[in-house]
Amino acid sequence: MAGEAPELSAQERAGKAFPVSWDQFHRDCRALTWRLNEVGPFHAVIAITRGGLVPAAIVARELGVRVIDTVCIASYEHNKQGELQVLKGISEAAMKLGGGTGKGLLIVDDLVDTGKTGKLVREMLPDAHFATVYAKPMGRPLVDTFITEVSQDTWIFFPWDTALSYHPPLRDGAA
Ligand SMILES: O=P(O)(O)OC[C@H]1O[C@H](OP(=O)(O)OP(=O)(O)O)[C@H](O)[C@@H]1O
Ligand SMILES: O=c1[nH]c(=O)c2nc[nH]c2[nH]1
Ligand SMILES: [Mg+2]
Repeated sequence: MAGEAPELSAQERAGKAFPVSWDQFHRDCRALTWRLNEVGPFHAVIAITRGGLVPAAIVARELGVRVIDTVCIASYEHNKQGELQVLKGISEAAMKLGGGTGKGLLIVDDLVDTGKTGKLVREMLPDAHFATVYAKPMGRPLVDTFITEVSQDTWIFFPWDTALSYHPPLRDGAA
């Protein structure tokens, strides 16, 4: 509508970009596993989909954990956060392994931003260990183990969301 400022997406509000390659992501997941190896053993890994699926696979492989479950939560549509929707809860079998409270379970996600997603899963499994690869300051207090902190005004670009493309030279105004 004329005169109305367009609503900025979380990515536009973020301003800074932090692109992550597959190689970098794999290294960061391995570094995360080094830390988690000191905390475990874990009965099962719970991946927060979809972003948690890739780090969960790498972490579970490194830790030798073969039981993997998912909790399926959607909140961002591309880069705008809406209401959290739990599309699939934690399975009965995984709940049982964690004694009903998540003890001995490892929750994995790619990142915490505002912390809304992490908070919801923590409520489901209060005694589980929560690990993410990246953390922004608002969500950081919710996470037990992470590898890299980026500022709240940074948008992380994951390799599964991006593709190689032309980038103009700095002197032509590229960031
Ligand atoms: O700390 P928050 O502000 O809640 O944001 C973090 C969550 O947002 C992203 O998931 P998204 O909802 O985009 O779904 P996806 O994992 O399927 O991409 C990301 O993978 C985290 O799960
Ligand atoms: O790809 C993403 N990058 C981010 O920085 C982010 N924050 C919430 N959800 C996100 N998704
Ligand atoms: Mg996610």
